[in-house]
Amino acid sequence: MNEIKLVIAGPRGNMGREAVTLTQETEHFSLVAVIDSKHDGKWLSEVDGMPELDIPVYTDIKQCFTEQKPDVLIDLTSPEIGKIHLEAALDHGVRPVIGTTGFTQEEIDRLRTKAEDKGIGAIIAPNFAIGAILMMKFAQTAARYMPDVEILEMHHDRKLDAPSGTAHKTAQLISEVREAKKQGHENETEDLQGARGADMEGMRIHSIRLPGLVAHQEVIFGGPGQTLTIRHDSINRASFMPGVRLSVETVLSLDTLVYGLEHIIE
Ligand SMILES: NC(=O)C1=CN([C@@H]2O[C@H](COP(=O)(O)OP(=O)(O)OC[C@H]3O[C@@H](n4cnc5c(N)ncnc54)[C@H](OP(=O)(O)O)[C@@H]3O)[C@@H](O)[C@H]2O)C=CC1
Ligand SMILES: O=C(O)C1=N[C@H](C(=O)O)C[C@H](O)C1
Repeated sequence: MNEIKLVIAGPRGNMGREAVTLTQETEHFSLVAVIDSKHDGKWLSEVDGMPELDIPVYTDIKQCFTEQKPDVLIDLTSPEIGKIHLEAALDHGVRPVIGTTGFTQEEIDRLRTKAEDKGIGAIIAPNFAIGAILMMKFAQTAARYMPDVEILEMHHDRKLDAPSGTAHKTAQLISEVREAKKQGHENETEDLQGARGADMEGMRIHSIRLPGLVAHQEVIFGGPGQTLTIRHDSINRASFMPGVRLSVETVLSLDTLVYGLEHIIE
C-alpha cells in the first residue's frame, strides 16, 4: 500500500495518543504533523508526555495543510472543533476522518455536498469500534420486531457531549425501521426534570457519566413477558483504533461523505 501522509488534531487527548501510536505501528502511515492549540511551533518531542518524535506541532490548521500537504486529517478534538476542522480539511483537499460527534442532519447533508463538489472522501464516525457498529446494526434489526426500546449510554465523566454520538446514531438507525412511538404512557409524569431521559421520536436516551467508565451502551427492548438487551463495552481506547485505521485507508477511495462505519464494513 502507498504511504499515507497524516495529520492528527488533538494528539494529547485520550484518543489522540492512541492514534499517534497507531501511526507509528502502521507501516504505510506517515504522521507529518499534529494540531495542538497550546504548543504551536514546537516539535512533538518537546511536548510533555508525548513520544520522542520530530513531528511539527501547529495551531493553525490551514497553515499546517498548506505547508505539509497531508492526505488525511484524523480529528479527535471536541464536537465544536471537529466541525471547524472538517470544513477546513475539505477546503484544502485533505480527506477528513472525524471522530467527534454532534453533527446535525443538515450539517451532514451540506458537508456531503461540499465533499462531492470537491470530489473527495470524508468520514464522520460516531464510533470507531467494530463491536459498537455491530451493536447498532443488531439494534436496528431487533427494532423491526420489538419497537418498544430505550437506550442507556454510559461514559467517563470527562465527556463533553450528551447524549453520546453513538446513542444518537443508534436512535437514528432504529427510527429508520420504527414508527415514532412514545415509550411509557400518556399520563406518566416527570416528578424530577430529566427523569425519563432525552426524547428522540418517543425513544428515551439516558446518559450516565462516572469515573471508571470508558464507553458503554445498552439498547433495551421490551415486549409482552420478555426483554432483550444488546450491550457493547469499550474497555479502553485501543478498541477504536482498528476502525480509525480502516477509515484512513477507505477515505482515500471515496468521493463523498460517509456518516457511520456501518456503511464501510459491509
Ligand atoms: N468516534 C469514536 O469512536 C470516538 C470518539 N471520541 C470523541 O473524540 C473526541 C476526543 O475524545 P478524548 O480523546 O476522549 O478527549 P480528550 O479530552 O482526552 O482529548 C481531546 C483533545 O483535543 C484537544 N483539543 C481541543 N481543542 C483543540 C484544538 N482547537 N486544536 C487541537 N486540539 C484541540 C484537547 O487539548 P487541550 O487539552 O489543550 O484542551 C485534548 O487534548 C471527543 O469528541 C470524543 O467524544 C472518543 C472516543 C471514541
Ligand atoms: O467521548 C467518548 O469517550 C466517546 N465518544 C463517542 C460517542 O459520543 O459516542 C464514541 C464513544 O462512545 C466514546
